Amino acid sequence: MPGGGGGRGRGRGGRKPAKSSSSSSSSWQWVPRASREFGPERSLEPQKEGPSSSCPSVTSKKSQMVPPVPPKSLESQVQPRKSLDSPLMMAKKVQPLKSQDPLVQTAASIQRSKPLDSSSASCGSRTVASLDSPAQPWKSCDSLLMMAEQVQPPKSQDSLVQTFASIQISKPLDSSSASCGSVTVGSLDLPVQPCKYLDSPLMMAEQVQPKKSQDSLVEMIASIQISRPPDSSSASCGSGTVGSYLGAGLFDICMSNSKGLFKLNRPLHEIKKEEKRLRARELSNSEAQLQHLRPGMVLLKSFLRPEDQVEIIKICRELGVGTGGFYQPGYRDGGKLSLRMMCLGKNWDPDSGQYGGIRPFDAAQPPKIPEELTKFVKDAIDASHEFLKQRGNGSTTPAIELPPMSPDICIVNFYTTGGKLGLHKDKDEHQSSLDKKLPVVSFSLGDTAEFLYGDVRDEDKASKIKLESGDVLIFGGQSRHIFHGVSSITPKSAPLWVTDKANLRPGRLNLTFRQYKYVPMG
Ligand SMILES: O=C(O)CCC(=O)C(=O)O
Ligand SMILES: [Fe+2]
Repeated sequence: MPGGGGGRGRGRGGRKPAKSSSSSSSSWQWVPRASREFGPERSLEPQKEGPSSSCPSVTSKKSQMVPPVPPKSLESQVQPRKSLDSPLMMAKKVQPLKSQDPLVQTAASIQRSKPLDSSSASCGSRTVASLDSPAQPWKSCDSLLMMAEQVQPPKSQDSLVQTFASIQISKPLDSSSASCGSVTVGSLDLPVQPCKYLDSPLMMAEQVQPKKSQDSLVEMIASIQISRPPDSSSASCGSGTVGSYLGAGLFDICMSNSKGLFKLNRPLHEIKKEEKRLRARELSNSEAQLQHLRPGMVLLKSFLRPEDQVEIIKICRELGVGTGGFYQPGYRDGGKLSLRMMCLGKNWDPDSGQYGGIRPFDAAQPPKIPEELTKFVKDAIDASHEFLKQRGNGSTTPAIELPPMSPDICIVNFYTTGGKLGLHKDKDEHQSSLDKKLPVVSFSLGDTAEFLYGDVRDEDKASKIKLESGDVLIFGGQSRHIFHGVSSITPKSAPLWVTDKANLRPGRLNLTFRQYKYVPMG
């Protein structure tokens, strides 16, 4: 965005593209390890779920080199690649075991025999109409809201808000969780809720008014009042309307424990439709390619494996709800920013267009880039170099076309389905980094984006590409200073492993890694 490591290490081998002898095509086939792991021979047994977390952790295994792909037509080589669970399995998982009718009851009938406990996730038993379901762990009050929404689809938004307001949490805040105080949504005064368990007021607003347009949502966000000021030591719950910041409440990019009821409530024809769509997506994802878009610009299609994507989302989710996590920036260059943002390594301030050690509006220090993420970036750069080497037949030096880069800063954007980002240049990194044209490495996860790029700030003249979940885009060297932006997000285009495994909210997660300052080697 700028007009502009530390952490938890885990072994993960490098990923190299398969060889191709052709040098004439602009696209090039590489075979991800996933093609083996999720190949057609894999059984359709359901995957074992991780712990009850809604963003399950995934055990990363060593990547493997794969044998060279015979150089037929570069475009025609399709490598089978399967999602974590086949659409069929997923569809099976979401099939209701019992008639849905008894579930379509008022949220008022949801009984909670045990108060929320800050450490455990048990909600005790709950009675849903005549069904007595066993105790289910649910971590957040959001689940209650979700249930209210899900079991009462025809209800008006107003009555949903009322339903939510009537849900009482019996246990008061404990000292370790941050309080949001009372929250006023419209004319309703909602009871004090522990931030830890509640989604931010922003998310509450989204959830109780899902049909609102993005613009009116932003207006609504601005109108949400939070009575308690932010506490600098805990995750911020305050309104944070300083400068152009619209909100700094906690923002959870994942849906909390939404599985069960949310899916049970879907009609069969919708499930079948989704299954069809996902089959098509699986097929298209089987085509993993590297594309040379222009000098210094490489697109690595489906570079991030499904389990990589789940892991990245989980990492971003955790960082995003912590100190220095997601917030809603207001404006940039006078244009409204329709996204949530979080910075890693250094804070990039949309108001001043500068990087700094802390975020001006709440003094939060950005978390460092976790090592797992750095590793993915390095793998992507290595794969690009290998690709350029193969493609250039020795005539070009990959490291000159695309200078190597060691990321120490990252901007994480979450776009809701109405999100966009105007054409801009990333030009706020240190001058030495810009002079060396160290690349920007961009990860796309979730819903597909239409990405624009070009030499001038003109949408009509810009080239357009689709960035899908798992794609990595790199622009450095001669392309480092291109104008680029996101014109639209395609709703419901995210693959199943993102929506059902990682529980990412509808929308798109994007990470752009950079190296702030050039450091000469040796
Ligand atoms: O979301 C994207 O693909 C682009 C993001 C971007 O350009 C930025 O954060 O600077
Ligand atoms: Fe950018």
